[in-house]
Amino acid sequence: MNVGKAGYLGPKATFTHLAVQAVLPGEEHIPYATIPACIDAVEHKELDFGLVPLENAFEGTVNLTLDYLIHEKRLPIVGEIVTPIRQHLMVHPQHADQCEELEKIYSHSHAIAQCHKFFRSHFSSVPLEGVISTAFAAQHVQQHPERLIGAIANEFAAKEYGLKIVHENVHDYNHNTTRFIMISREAHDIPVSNQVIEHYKTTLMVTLPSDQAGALHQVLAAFSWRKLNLSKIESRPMKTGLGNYFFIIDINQRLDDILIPGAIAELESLGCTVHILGSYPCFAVKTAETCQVPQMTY
Ligand SMILES: O=C(O)C(=O)C[C@]1(C(=O)O)C=C[C@@H](O)C=C1
Repeated sequence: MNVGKAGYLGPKATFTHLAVQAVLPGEEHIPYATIPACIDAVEHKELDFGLVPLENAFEGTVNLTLDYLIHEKRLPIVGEIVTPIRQHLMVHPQHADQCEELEKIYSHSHAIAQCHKFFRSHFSSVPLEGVISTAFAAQHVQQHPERLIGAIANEFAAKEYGLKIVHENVHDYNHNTTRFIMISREAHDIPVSNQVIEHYKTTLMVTLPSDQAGALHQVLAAFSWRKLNLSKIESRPMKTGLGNYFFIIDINQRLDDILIPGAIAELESLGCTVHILGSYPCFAVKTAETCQVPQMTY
């Protein structure tokens, strides 16, 4: 089935690349240097779909993705993919036996945050530098063989950029997973045929009426008495002044004709503003390997 072009946060072999390969194999996958560039390309019709990271199990929301979708390009979420994440420390093969003397380690800030215990026990005095993605870090190490530097990235990045993994599975906890979202220009079913749909979600953005005691309690009650199961609620700054926030609410079901529209109408009658950011299928990709971290004592 031809779905057209799907963009991802690049370069080749990021976790986002692995996620797009898992759900849309055999299609054209195009790397973008940043998350906003990938989202813009969907809007400009260079792409049919864009895949971007939204949330990591340990480090929480990728704020750049959420804020850009909300404040800059309000494109609908049409799918969710959850994949296991295994982080490894890799170096240029020339330096494989000097890896304890690294001058700097590069990675995406979320990946660095997933490995803090490891850094504290093995590289406590080595500076860590955040870059645009894990694969960018790996590519940077490949391009600078003269420097004694390392990258935290996945095993496919090690292969792609000819690096040597010197410490495997350096993420601090088992069950490391990241949630990616697929965005498109219009809400529609995505042509994913090789994965089982685990469930559906509907994501709402809710702005509360200002200065009203108990407003959030009333919002939650509108979902609760309808037995609408929420899987996440998060506040993000409205960027209109200190203390102004809106709420992102994930409901664990598909947009229906009665319950969710009823809850939205109730919220609006309370003075809230509500936007539907998407109602979409969720896929859980299981890679060939499990995500087990050997039990280490730090
Ligand atoms: O840098 C990558 O490889 C990405 O795909 C981005 C990203 C993220 O933004 O969280 C995705 C998964 C991992 O949690 C680490 C980094």
